[in-house]
Amino acid sequence: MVIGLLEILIAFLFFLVFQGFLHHKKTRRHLATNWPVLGMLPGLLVNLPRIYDCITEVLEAAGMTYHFKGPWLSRTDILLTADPANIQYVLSSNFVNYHKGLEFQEIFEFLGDGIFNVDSELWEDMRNSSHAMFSHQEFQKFSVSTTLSKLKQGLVPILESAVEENIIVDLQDLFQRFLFDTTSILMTGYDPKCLSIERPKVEFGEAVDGVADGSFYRHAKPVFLWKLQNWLGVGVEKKMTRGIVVFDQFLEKIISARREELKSHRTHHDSVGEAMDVLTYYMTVDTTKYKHLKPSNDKFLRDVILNFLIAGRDTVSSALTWFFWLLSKNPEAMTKIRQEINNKMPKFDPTDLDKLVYLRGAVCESLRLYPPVPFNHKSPTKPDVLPSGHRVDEDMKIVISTYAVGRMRSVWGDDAEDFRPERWISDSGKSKEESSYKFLAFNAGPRSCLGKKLTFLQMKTVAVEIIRNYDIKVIEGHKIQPVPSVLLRMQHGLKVTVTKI
Ligand code: HEM
Repeated sequence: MVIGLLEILIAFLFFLVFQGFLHHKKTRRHLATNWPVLGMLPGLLVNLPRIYDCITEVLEAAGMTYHFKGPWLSRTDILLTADPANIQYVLSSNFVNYHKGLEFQEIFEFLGDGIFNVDSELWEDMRNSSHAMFSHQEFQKFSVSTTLSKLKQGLVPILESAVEENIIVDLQDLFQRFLFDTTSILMTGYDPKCLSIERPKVEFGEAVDGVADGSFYRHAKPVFLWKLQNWLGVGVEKKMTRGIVVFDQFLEKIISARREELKSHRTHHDSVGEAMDVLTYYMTVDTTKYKHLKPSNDKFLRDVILNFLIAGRDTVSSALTWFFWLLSKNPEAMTKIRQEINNKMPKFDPTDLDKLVYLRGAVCESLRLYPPVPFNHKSPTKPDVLPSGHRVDEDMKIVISTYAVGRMRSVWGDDAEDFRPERWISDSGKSKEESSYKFLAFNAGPRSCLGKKLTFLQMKTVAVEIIRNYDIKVIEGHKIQPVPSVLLRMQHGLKVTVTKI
């Protein structure tokens, strides 16, 4: 009887809240309205299809920092910010106080103890060891040769067949396959060969989408709720569990095969000449130098490699997809890039890529407007006050909206929403840098991205090949919508037709 009355009371409360809610006029206000019991959750749910823009509008109106209140007692309060002063403070000046923290590690449990998920000494060892690996000349040569051969032997034949057969292709899908193959070769020495005319089902890709979406929802759901859903195996939590199984199976096979090879001294290193993949590097890493790394532990290797696979596959493919969509909407920029390529790089030579100043501007502009990692999550270890005056404590999540930072008029000027590669070119025609606290796509401070150089190499190489040879047209009426997730991908892909120039 008591439970029955309680249910009626709760139902009535929900009814009142939603009645009031439905009569609220401005979308921006919906997110900002703090309802009894439910906090700002209803606004978040209603605005999910346009969550990135909605957060941008709220932050612009609120002076770039906003306290999002979750349902009562749910511990889902979030301090949202897009203020470069706060960002510099959290990511750099007071870095020691802002960890990933235990909550982050729970939300992103699939990453295990990989570089994205750990703090302190383990992170330092991972950071220093992977920095040494990525900046090694041999690894850089290996990156160029792998990217070029996948481009010529994988991507180009598919584009050619799309031209010949006059069929629609999904560029997002092609870029994901391209980046999965290349990243897997660089990280593990194994080529999954999913970039082929047959386009086989890619379980790994589906698994990444599932865990990325699940992690997004875990930020806003009360912990007990997502844990219950996970235990019951329902909804997006089912995909979280499934994703972990797929990652484990994929990497287990690769790791054990490589161990066998190393045992019999037939290392990948020997078989591809000077090339050296990241897995081999970590299996033989110097533990006197990096005391917290465990090369003989398969779980350790699984975590390291999985983090790098996701870092390389899903970011660059997302960046390329948004880049080509933006160019399809800005044909004059496309023409300028084509002219620049024809004038400055009549024959492809990776050492000439730096000459393509306008192309670099277009890539930066696309990463500013559509950063593949749209949010960054931090937890304070001690209470603190941010430069904007907002107080934070240990129970709070700080979420930096990288998507919003790139669109703040107070940061980028009144044309912040426009795609303008010229923004990145100085008066003397040279490439212009911007502060990493406002151009945040690659993160900033001690945890800034280690793959930035590789990203520009891959994006510019693919862009040159495609723009020089093909005309890409997005099919009429194709709906472009970003998925609410921790990785920015298009809900319906990017369907295009391809013609030869
Ligand atoms: C468009 C391409 C890319 C973007 C937008 C991007 C963005 C980011 C961001 C936002 C972070 C910070 C993540 C966090 O702290 O939670 C990060 C870190 C990192 N990125 Fe990238 N990334 C890209 C490509 C790559 C590539 C190709 C690699 C190499 C395979 C890579 C390797 C890393 C690593 C190792 C870190 C961890 C740094 C640390 O925690 O110390 N990234 N990246």
